[in-house]
Amino acid sequence: MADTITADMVIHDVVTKFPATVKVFHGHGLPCTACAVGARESVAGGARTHRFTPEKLDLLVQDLNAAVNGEPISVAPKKAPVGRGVPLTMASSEPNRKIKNVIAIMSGKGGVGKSLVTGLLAVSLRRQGLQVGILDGDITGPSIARMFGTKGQPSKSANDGIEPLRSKGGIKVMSMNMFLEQESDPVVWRGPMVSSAIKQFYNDVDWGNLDYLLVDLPPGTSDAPMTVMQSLPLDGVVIVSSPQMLATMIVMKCINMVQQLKGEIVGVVENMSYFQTPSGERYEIFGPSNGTDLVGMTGAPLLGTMPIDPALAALCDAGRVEEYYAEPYEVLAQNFVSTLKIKR
Ligand SMILES: Nc1ncnc2c1ncn2[C@@H]1O[C@H](COP(=O)(O)OP(=O)(O)OP(=O)(O)O)[C@@H](O)[C@H]1O
Repeated sequence: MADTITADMVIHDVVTKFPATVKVFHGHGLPCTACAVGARESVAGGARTHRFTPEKLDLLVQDLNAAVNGEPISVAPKKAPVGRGVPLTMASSEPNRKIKNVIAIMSGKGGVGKSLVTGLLAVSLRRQGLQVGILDGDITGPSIARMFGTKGQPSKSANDGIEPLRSKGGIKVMSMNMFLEQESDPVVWRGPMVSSAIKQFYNDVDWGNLDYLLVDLPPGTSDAPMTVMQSLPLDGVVIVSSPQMLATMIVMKCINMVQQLKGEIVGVVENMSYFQTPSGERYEIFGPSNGTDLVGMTGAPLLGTMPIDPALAALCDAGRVEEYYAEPYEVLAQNFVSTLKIKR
C-alpha cells in the first residue's frame, strides 16, 4: 500500500497500516473503524454511508494524511470506543491488553451443551494455572453462575468497576443471574437491552488480567450473538455442535454468520459424541461423529469430541462443575491453548 492515503482504500487496511488514523476517523464522526463493515468498506464508501459531502470527504482524507505525517488536523482527534466492533486483527494487536484472549463460544441451536463446554473448558484452563473469566452472554437464559455455584451479588471494584464473582477454583464469573432477586425470575428484555447488558459486562466489569475470557453466547444468530461479534474485541469463536445437529442447516447458519461478520472460527467441539461404559465400550447414541465434516465446513481444527456423562449433568445442577475431571476436557483445553498459540 502506498504511503499516501486515498479515498478508495479499505478502512481496515488504512488503520492497520497507520494506527494514528483511528482517532482521525472518529474525530470526523466516522465510526467505521469500530464496525465490522470497515473490514471491506473503502474510506469513500464509509463517508457515503454516513452522508459526508464530497468536501467533507476531501477534508477527512487530507487529515488522515496529515496525521500520518505528524501534522495538525482540522478536528479534535477522538479515541475509538473501547470494545466496539474493533476488527479482529486490530483487537489482537492492541498493546497492553489486560485480557489476552477473548473467545466466544457459540452454537446454532440451544441444548447442545455450549454452556457446559464453556464451563469445563474454563475449569481445565484454570487447572493449568491460567487466569480465566467467563462472561455469560446468555442474558435471558443464564446458566453459568448456577453451574459454578457462585452466590451473592457482584460488588464495586477498587477501580470503580464491577467486581466479578469468583468460583471456588478462582474463575471470574459474570452472569445476569447474579442481579436477579430469585434465580427463577425471568429477564424479559428486548434485543437492544440484551445487547447493552453484554457490552456492560465486558466494559464495566473489572476483569483484571486474564489469559482467557470465554464468552458464552445464547444459541442462534439473533441480536445477542451479533452484538458480541460486532462489539467485543473478539479473538475468535469456538463452535459447539453435536452429532445430530450437523444434519440440520443450523450449524451452517451459525458458521455463515461468523464468516459474514469477519469473525474467525478458531476451533470446533463436538459434544455428546458418545457414551462410554465403565468397561470402555463406546456407544454413539446420537449417531456417528461428524467431527471431520465440521472441520471441512469451518476450516478450523476439531478441538475435541466430548462424551455424554450423566454424572456431569448432576454436578452442574448442584453448582459443583469444578469437581468434575475427565480426560477429554483436559485434551480439549490443551488443544485450545495450542491452537491459539499457533494463531498468534
Ligand atoms: N456431555 C454431556 N453429558 C451430560 N450432560 C450434558 C452434556 N452436555 C450437556 N449436558 C446437559 O445438557 C443440558 C444442556 O446443556 P447446556 O445448558 O450446556 O446447553 P446450551 O447449548 O448452553 O443450551 P442453551 O444455551 O440453549 O441453554 C444441561 O443440563 C447439561 O448439563
